[in-house]
Amino acid sequence: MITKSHSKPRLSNCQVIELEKATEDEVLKHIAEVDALLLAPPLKLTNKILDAAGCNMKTVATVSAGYNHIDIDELRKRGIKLGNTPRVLDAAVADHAVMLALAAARRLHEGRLKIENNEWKSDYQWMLGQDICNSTVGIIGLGNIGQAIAKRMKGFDIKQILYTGHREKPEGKELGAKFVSLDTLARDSDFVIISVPLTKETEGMCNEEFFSKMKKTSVFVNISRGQVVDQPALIKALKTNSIFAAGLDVMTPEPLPPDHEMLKLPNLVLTPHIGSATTNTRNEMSLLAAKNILKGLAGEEMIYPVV
Ligand SMILES: O=C(O)C(=O)CO
Repeated sequence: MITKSHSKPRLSNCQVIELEKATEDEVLKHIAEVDALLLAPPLKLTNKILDAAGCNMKTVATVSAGYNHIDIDELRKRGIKLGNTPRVLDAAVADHAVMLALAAARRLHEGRLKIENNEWKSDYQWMLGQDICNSTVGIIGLGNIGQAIAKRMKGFDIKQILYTGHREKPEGKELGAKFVSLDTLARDSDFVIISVPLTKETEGMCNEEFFSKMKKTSVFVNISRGQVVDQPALIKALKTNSIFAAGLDVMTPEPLPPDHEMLKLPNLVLTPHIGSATTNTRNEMSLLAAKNILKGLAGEEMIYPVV
């Protein structure tokens, strides 16, 4: 939370209140009369927070590319500007997606469990995984992160990249990727990778019908938001081996309770929403969010404006 100085705002001449815990209660205790708020998911920017902030607060920056934790219509109504931090995280998140694809295809989690449980078999037909080489990779959402994933996957001598989304994109052509329907992508891909933002349209997009179309040998990866997936349907597909494996960096709920049934699935690789969590990327994101705040306070266009 930032209170503006009278001269051109710089972080050094603003008063910055840093919260120990990013909870709604903690924010409510300190938000009255601040000029700007810098937040990160999963903290939701609720109407309660906006009401408590009062009319001074006209600038918000989120340290994230996604902004589904913020009601942008409400911000528009209140005349509040919002900036986010895309692009600087594309490489880190795309790397993470590739890691999950490889880890799930090559049974990383299951292999580790076999060692721990003293179930290591010296049989050359044991623990066989899936190849990326010669595979068809389906990307749902060919935005900046989706394109970064496509570039990386092409380095694995794959057969083809398919993608789906609102519309065919020139970037798809440049990558040699083929625009297809969601159904075709589910049916024909050996790897399905989700990189769409969470919207009303994408919520629950990967449902029972979607998983039923995927091949038994296919791998499913999600680095976007958990709510894009009908999670019980994914769990069923993994339990019944109607798909081969999955790698998830995002899930519902977050944090996932340690006794959740997903943690008992050997063919599921899980990471705790750390796609962009490298030192450099998080530094870049923080810097960008701070710059968005200063631009907003100065009445200038933010570097990455959302509203
Ligand atoms: O920035 C975001 O929205 C992320 O979820 C990064 O992993």
